[in-house]
Amino acid sequence: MPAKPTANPATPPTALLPALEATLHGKFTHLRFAPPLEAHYLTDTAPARSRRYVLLGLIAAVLFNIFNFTDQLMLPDVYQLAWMIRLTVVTPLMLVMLALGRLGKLDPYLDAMAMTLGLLCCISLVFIMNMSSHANAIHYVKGLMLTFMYVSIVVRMHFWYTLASAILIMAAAGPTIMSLAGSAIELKINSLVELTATMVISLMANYQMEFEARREYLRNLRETLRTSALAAENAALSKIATLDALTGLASRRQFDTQLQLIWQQAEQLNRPMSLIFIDVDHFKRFNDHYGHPEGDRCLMQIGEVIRSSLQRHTDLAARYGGEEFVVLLKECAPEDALIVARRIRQAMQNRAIPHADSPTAQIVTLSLGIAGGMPSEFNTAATLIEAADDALYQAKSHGRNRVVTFNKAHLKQNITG
Ligand SMILES: Nc1nc2c(ncn2[C@@H]2O[C@H](COP(=O)(O)OP(=O)(O)OP(=O)(O)O)[C@@H](O)[C@H]2O)c(=O)[nH]1
Repeated sequence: MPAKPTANPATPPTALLPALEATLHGKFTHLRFAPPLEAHYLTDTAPARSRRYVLLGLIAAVLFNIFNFTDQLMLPDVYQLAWMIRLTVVTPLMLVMLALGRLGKLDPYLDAMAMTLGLLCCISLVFIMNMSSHANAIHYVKGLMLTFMYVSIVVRMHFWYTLASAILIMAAAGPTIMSLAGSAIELKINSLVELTATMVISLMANYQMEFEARREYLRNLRETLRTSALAAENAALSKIATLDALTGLASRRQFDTQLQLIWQQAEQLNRPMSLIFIDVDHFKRFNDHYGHPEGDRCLMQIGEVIRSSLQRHTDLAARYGGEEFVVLLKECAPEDALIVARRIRQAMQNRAIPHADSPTAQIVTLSLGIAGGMPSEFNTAATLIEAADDALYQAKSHGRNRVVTFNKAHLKQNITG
């Protein structure tokens, strides 16, 4: 089963995708990707390879020792030596390496570990053949074939390690086979050809399997990276939809959504809520006097002033449109909203942004209208908005730079400076 690729946070998807596409469309016949992709591949596949190598190593140790039962029958001259090599040298070494592999100590060297285990088995068989002068010794070449098939097709060691193993086994086994005392020359040559053919066939299978596994990995990784890039794009888009680009406050759309939610909660729990509508005084004159870009900078500062005047994390400040802002206060009675509104107006005074053309003051000032209470007092959220807007209108018409709270009677407003 191909390894499950991850979108490694150390390598951002955007950085990896071009190399990945190029590799998929090009060739990787040498079974190696470009460095960052190769590192990703090795890291992603290491845990599964480690588990597989250790499990298959244990099975190999058992299979290797089954031949203890046939050593005595096949090689009566050296069977005790064979037992000693199998039981006191090869098997303990295999178990030690597999234990280290299981503990993760050999993770960077998994293929070197698998290659060493395979070579241990093969070299021990070559040694036993070498020590025997019995005619059956030549049959131990089958042990070499089986071992090589096991590491290349079952364990699926990386191709280059498999190829290196083949060369080393041939270098050790070739001279030994040819020097076996008890076998006819045609048998020796045939055994060498059989061993070579087995290795070539196994290497071909090993190469194809690794090629397919790598291609499958790249395809899966491409899907994973595309999905995470898409998720990042969606997150950025939803940020754009929920935030006002100029001030960084919530957008009008976000305000509308939150208003409905908070209204419903307040209705269900019979809890109060409040709205503060805020409008910049004589902002047209500000723009005309200082220019539109300076007007934008002024709106950004007003956004900061409003944001820094709010103390509860449930308070939501939004840009309602143009030079109009709104604050949505959950679980807040109008008396408490009045405290917040006064704090905003005062913070704006303290910021003292010059407004040379304002008939109200020589600095930028705000008019604020509050409406709040139990939802049952307003019937709908739209009525609550109308009430806050009405209070703001009153603040404007009573001279600006002030806070007005809408009164339920709709006629009696509480007007404060
Ligand atoms: N710089 C800038 N100006 C804006 C923006 N949005 C709205 N405005 C300006 O804000 C001004 C609002 O003007 P009015 O609605 O007449 O209100 P006002 O001049 O503030 O007068 P009062 O509200 O009655 O005190 C207009 O000139 C708009 O062009 C913006 O994003 N940037």
